Amino acid sequence: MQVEAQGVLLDVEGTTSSVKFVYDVMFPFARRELAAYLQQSWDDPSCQAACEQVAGDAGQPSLAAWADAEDRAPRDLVEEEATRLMDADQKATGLKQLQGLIWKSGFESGEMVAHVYPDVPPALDRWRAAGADLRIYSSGSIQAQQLFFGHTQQGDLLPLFSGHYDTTTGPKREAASYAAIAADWRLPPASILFLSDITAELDAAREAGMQTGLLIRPDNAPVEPGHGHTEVASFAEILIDFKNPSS
Ligand SMILES: CSCCC(=O)C(=O)COP(=O)(O)O
Ligand SMILES: [Mg+2]
Repeated sequence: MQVEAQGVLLDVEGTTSSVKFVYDVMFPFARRELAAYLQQSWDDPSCQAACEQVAGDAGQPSLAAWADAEDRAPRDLVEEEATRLMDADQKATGLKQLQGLIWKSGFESGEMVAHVYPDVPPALDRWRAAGADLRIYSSGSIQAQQLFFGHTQQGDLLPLFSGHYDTTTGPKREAASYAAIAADWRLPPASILFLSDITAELDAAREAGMQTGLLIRPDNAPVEPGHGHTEVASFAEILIDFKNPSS
């Protein structure tokens, strides 16, 4: 695949990194530590903010109003709701913020070391050396993204990225989210290449005017044919000419 672009926007799970690592290591860690985290960190402003977001995602005016209406302890409500969202594999913003906070101890203690496909770091180095601006867009919270790329099997990859976006910018399957990212980036959408394993995300990015590439990784779910996105098995196949496409 050969494209002209100024920026590369990267999905994480299924694109830079194995779906199996997220589902077999990160999600079980968050599930195991949820109750203890809520008990120990309940009064932390970051925990409170994530819990308020969980309440908001559940359609509640606030955590306190939810607890009053249900006559339940707010912590029990958050634990139950977060567990329900994890069971349903929902990528809700509040759950993702909570998971990011819980993963901090796992990455910082060394219990979790993020998986990144071996073709990724050399390609990112190459693209940056050629002048590209690299950014992440994941359902994982910005804090989770920073922990993840700060603690990979290939070392600290965080300095390679100049920006991070999560679902606080908008859902990954809506064109408006990609328009908002391009506006924040101050780049024309056509000068951004978005790489993901999910065709619905790529459809939304294409609708916003971005260029797209579909990653076919060993652990990814099969894709339906007819999506119209260029398929690649490795970042090594992506050749980027960093010229402004409008110049
Ligand atoms: C970025 S670390 C956490 C991964 C995660 O929680 C997740 O939901 C991954 O979603 P993605 O949008 O990167 O496929
Ligand atoms: Mg993905």
